[in-house]
Amino acid sequence: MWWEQGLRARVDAGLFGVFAGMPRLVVEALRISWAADRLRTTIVAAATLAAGVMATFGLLATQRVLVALFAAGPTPDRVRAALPALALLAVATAVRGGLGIATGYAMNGLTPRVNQRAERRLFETTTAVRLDAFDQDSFADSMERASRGSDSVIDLVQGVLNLLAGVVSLCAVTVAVVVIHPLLLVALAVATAPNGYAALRAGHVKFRTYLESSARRRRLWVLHRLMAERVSASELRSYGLRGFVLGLYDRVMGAQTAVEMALARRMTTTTSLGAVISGLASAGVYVLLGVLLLNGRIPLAAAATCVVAVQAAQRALTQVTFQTDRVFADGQHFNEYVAFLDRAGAYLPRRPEQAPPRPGPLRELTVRGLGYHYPDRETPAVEDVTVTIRAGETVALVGENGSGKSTLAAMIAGLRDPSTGEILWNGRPQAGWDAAALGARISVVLQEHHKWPFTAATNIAMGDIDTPLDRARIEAAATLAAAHDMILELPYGYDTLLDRTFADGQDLSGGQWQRITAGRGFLRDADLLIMDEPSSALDPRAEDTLFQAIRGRQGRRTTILITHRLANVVHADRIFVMHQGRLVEEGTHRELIEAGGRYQELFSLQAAGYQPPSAAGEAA
Ligand SMILES: Nc1ncnc2c1ncn2[C@@H]1O[C@H](COP(=O)(O)OP(=O)(O)OP(=O)(O)O)[C@@H](O)[C@H]1O
Repeated sequence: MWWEQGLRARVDAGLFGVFAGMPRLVVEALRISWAADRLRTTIVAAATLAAGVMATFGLLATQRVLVALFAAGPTPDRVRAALPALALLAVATAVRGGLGIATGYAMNGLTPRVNQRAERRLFETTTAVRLDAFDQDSFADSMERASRGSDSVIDLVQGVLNLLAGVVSLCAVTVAVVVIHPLLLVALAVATAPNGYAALRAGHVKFRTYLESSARRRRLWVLHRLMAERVSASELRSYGLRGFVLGLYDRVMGAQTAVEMALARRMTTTTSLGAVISGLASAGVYVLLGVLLLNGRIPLAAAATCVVAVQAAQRALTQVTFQTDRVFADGQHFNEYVAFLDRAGAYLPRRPEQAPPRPGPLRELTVRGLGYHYPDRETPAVEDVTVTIRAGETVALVGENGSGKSTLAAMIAGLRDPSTGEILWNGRPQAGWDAAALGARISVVLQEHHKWPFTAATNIAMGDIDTPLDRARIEAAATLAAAHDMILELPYGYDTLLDRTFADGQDLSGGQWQRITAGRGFLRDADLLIMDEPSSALDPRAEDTLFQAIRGRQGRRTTILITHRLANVVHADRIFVMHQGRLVEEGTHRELIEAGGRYQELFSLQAAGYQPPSAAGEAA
């Protein structure tokens, strides 16, 4: 899949291949941190690096203390000689402690800011990408990993700084060890390398497994929700799905557990092997130290310094490897975040170079040779549709399920870009107009409306969210959709929260939700109102009110109505019949009935359902 491009490459990338991409990621993470909070980023960076320098001072001071203490001469003299270095050691330790506190303090403030910035950027993108991005199955998997990656920004920043601090102290101990004997450094490196490599290798394997398990993790998440959320609770019980869903959970979770156990085994083997080799090599270092001491290559007086230096060097090397491993792991997660934003960028609406003009009131809407092809579908959902709709007309789109009505409406609403053909608003292609201004002239009521967990008033106000909330307008719109009285009966009227999962929240019936959604569509008295199945759940009285409101627009504003209740399209100025993505009939109700085609057939079928049984029999 398009979204998966690069995933395989990332799974297959070797350890060093992954490292090659790290500098770019580190710069990007630092940039986010810097933009989130300059002061705290500076404090964290300066304090972490300074702590590394202080650790170095501390080590050098310790060495000097030991050298002074192990020197020849009377004890009081040796202690006196060691005092300046001891003082330096005390200062370095105190300063290091202070820097640690400063880092912690700044980090506490920086972390939530960076997290918020990284996460907001993610949602700025997901709320802007075109709808077809969501048709890519791997979009959701990529998004899940990107979301995890957005939490890694701060860890990556901290890891990189700690790594740099570790490198600073490593340089100091390197000098200290080399001064004692260069061979010791080589031996130390040999002792640390296997452990470090094993840790990196294990981290790499872990991340590969993480990448490969994306779809399974998301499947589990879906099952978690199905088993624990309110929306699915009724059906789960009414169909007796408990055992079925738990069985699915066991299967998916079983597979995931098996993968994780195999991973744990591999990781334990790798790290244990590394630890054993490193342990043996460490023992070798001490043997080498002993040999050097016995051979007189290292003065006896400096023996303790030697042990301290070797241990410090080992600590520094371990810290550097640990931090490298951490940077490596966080970098890979952050890479998912960056990669997602990169790829999602291709789905962002194209910004024209020059600000396009704002459209005037609708005079004429022309659909020319319009087609739409969903990815992975063999046949197009809409094919070669050409119609012209004049301002003030009410037109109806009818046709059997899956005939392409909603897809056509989504293109006219600007929600989907046509695969072929174009849509002209007053003679100019839609893309040639200012998108926001054009959107403000169109109001859409979707077939699959979402139950927004806001108050009833906000649910309707969302139809014109950029305008300050005006209760009178909201009530007028609700009245048009037969929602006003029903809302007044709610415990808090328009201020009732429509989410049962919160205290004082309420839920509505399907038809009540549909009235609220239709009210949202009426709020703006838009030039073009597109209503996709607005009455499928309405009772006859509410349906009548709604269609009176739609008829009230006729001759004044343009309306595109999609419905299967053909009695409601009788008054439409024109009816377009769709079949398998194509426009197959067009005309008024009377013309289409007279033509005796598909519309007439569907209409008669439905009308027969309203006849009393005897009359229906006679008609047959
Ligand atoms: N997101 C999608 N991805 C792939 N195929 C889709 C998608 N949405 C719709 N389709 C397919 O496109 C075709 C047209 O669907 P559309 O929703 O436009 O039909 P419709 O006429 O509105 O149907 P209905 O009367 O059931 O609402 C159908 O075959 C449908 O399966």
